[in-house]
Amino acid sequence: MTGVRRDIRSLVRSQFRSALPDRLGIAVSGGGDSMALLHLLHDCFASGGVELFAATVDHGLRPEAAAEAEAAGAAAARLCISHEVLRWEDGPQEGNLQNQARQARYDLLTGWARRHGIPVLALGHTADDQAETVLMRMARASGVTGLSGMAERRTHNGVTLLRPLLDVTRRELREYLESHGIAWFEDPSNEDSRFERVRVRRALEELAPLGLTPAVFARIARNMAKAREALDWYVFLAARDLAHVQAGAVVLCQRKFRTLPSEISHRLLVRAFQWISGAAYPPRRVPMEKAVLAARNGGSATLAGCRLVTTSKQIWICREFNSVRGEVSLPGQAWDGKWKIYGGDVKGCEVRALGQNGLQLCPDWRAAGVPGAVLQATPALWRGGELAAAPAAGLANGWSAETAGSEEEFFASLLSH
Ligand SMILES: Nc1ncnc2c1ncn2[C@@H]1O[C@H](COP(=O)(O)OP(=O)(O)OP(=O)(O)O)[C@@H](O)[C@H]1O
Repeated sequence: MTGVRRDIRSLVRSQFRSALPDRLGIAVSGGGDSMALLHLLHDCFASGGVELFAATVDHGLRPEAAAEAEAAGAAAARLCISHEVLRWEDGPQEGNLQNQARQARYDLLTGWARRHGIPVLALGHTADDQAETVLMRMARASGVTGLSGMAERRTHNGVTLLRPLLDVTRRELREYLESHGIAWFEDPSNEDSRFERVRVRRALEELAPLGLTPAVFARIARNMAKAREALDWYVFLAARDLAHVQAGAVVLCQRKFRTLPSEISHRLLVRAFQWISGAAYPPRRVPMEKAVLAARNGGSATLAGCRLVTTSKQIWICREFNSVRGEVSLPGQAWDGKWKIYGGDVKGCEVRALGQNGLQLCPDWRAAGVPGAVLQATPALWRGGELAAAPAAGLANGWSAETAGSEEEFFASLLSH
């Protein structure tokens, strides 16, 4: 990425391969990267085939933000691209402001895309952003997944987020903007050294003479992404060999689990926890490492709203009773997002977790071959304080319980991150 000037328009165009969406959204902050993105995508697609739309989020956090959003709109209008300003009406709560603003931004942008039937939204992250991300993750001793940086594409809220500039450096974009006479805003927070990203950006300038350029970091990220893909594949194969889904839990054969390479067993367990909890992010590393040890050594662990229990031959990952004890629904409705319980007379009944007390009222629960801790977090039918049915624990009384998440879904989830 040095010396010879590259044709970045062709580079951006090649990111779309042949699968072009009929409508493409562009997230334009008004900063240089996304202004270049707006113009490059216009260059690539104005001649037809793809209808372009742009949007800017005004977080309402800086006085200049409204003017910047307006200027981004004017730039889009000059290219005959329709543009909308999305306001963060709720504003921040207490806590990490940057994280909240980012979350709100992605929610607003994908909500806007969905309203307009836009399946793909382009973001202006560059090779420099990728380098900063990788370096920050190195500082946290991340593994293969962390070092693969930001994905070229991912799904959020049913919309594909695409980063067509991940191979293009900020300097190349600045040259493009200047040579085309395009104006942009500099975000003052880009110079604010209270932010880790800004300090990392400066450190990268120091590293460049050693050959550790943004382009090199971006290449490391791509290599790691390939390695991650391979690991995911082997996790999938391992799961097909030693895992099944029962009573809403993921069950692993302990003997086979112990023979897996530690990277594969770790990943498999992370995915099982994520699938059971429904969380977008994996559990924290230290408790997760303890859970892997417990799984190998026949112990137990509680984390991320889930529980890991072992029997003589199996490892079970299920919901933790405490995280579902407050869940109440009516028969026929979803319970804990994925169970449905239905059957006989629903009058005066509600669905709640079975719990320890309920389990004691199920004389045949052991016949199901499911550990008590797993059954405690399954749904039961209660009439007031009285247990009417607990289908997963062998007290059916004409009722059945089903989970929406099938075994095939669990296996598929292993390949979909
Ligand atoms: N206010 C905004 N309105 C619309 N799009 C934005 C806005 N801020 C950022 N973006 C989009 O996100 C891209 C990356 O910008 P920036 O690095 O500031 O965002 P980020 O979302 O904080 O990144 P990350 O996802 O790494 O946290 C921009 O190029 C642009 O496409």
